[in-house]
Amino acid sequence: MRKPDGKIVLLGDMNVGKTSLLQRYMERRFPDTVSTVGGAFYLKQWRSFNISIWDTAGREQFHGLGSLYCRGAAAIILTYDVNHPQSLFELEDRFLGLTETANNDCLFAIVGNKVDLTSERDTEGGEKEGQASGKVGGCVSTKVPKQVQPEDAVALYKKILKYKMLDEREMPAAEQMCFETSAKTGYNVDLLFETLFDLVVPMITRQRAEESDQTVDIASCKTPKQTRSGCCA
Ligand SMILES: Nc1nc2c(ncn2[C@@H]2O[C@H](COP(=O)(O)OP(=O)(O)OP(=O)(O)O)[C@@H](O)[C@H]2O)c(=O)[nH]1
Ligand SMILES: [Mg+2]
Repeated sequence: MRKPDGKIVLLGDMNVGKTSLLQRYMERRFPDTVSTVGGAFYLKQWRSFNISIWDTAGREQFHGLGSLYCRGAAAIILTYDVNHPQSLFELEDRFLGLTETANNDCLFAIVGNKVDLTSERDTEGGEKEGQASGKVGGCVSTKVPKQVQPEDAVALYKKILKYKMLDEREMPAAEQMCFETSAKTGYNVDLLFETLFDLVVPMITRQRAEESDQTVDIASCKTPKQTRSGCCA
């Protein structure tokens, strides 16, 4: 198996729907899930690149493994449940600290899942429909008020950039990186993953170019002429 060219990691509290989001994207279905133990990954071919997407366990007892999974990540998906404000707070309190092992230029997406529970109509059958409107700032009419507002996710995104000392002007805008999704209906799920793939691919290309710049081409290195100077000539 070819080594993955890039790595994306899903983090977030238990029960927010990380496994369901990944299965919805990779397998196009919404099966019953069991709480994840440790972690697991899928490989996705995107253009000519191989990207691994890691699902992690949200349960406290596996917390220590999180930073291991984040090692070398090009992007991290911080997932919360739009119906549980605590799951958003946990991202900052418990999960952000695990991302120290990710790449320095790692991208962050903030994803509010289970948006179908807050609306009866607008988030259904969403694999194609209404993908743009589900982004933060779009207009999704909800019957049951959402417990976490998109602005809260945007605020967290900006806070993360500050915490990571990343220049807001050089990073993708919050509006591009904060999503509301439903693994159940598929709403915005393709948009989430494919936005990240499109952002990660140029990073991989850039990284490769930098690596090849640093590679010394031994064949082209001229061996210094042997001189006959010195006492043993
Ligand atoms: N209504 C609704 N339910 C969802 C959605 N996503 C996940 N669920 C349900 O939420 C529960 C937890 O989903 P999982 O995907 O296992 O959650 P997880 O984040 O992987 O949880 P851990 O593996 O314990 O960290 C399951 O019963 C899912 O069916 C969604 O978008 N809408
Ligand atoms: Mg899981």
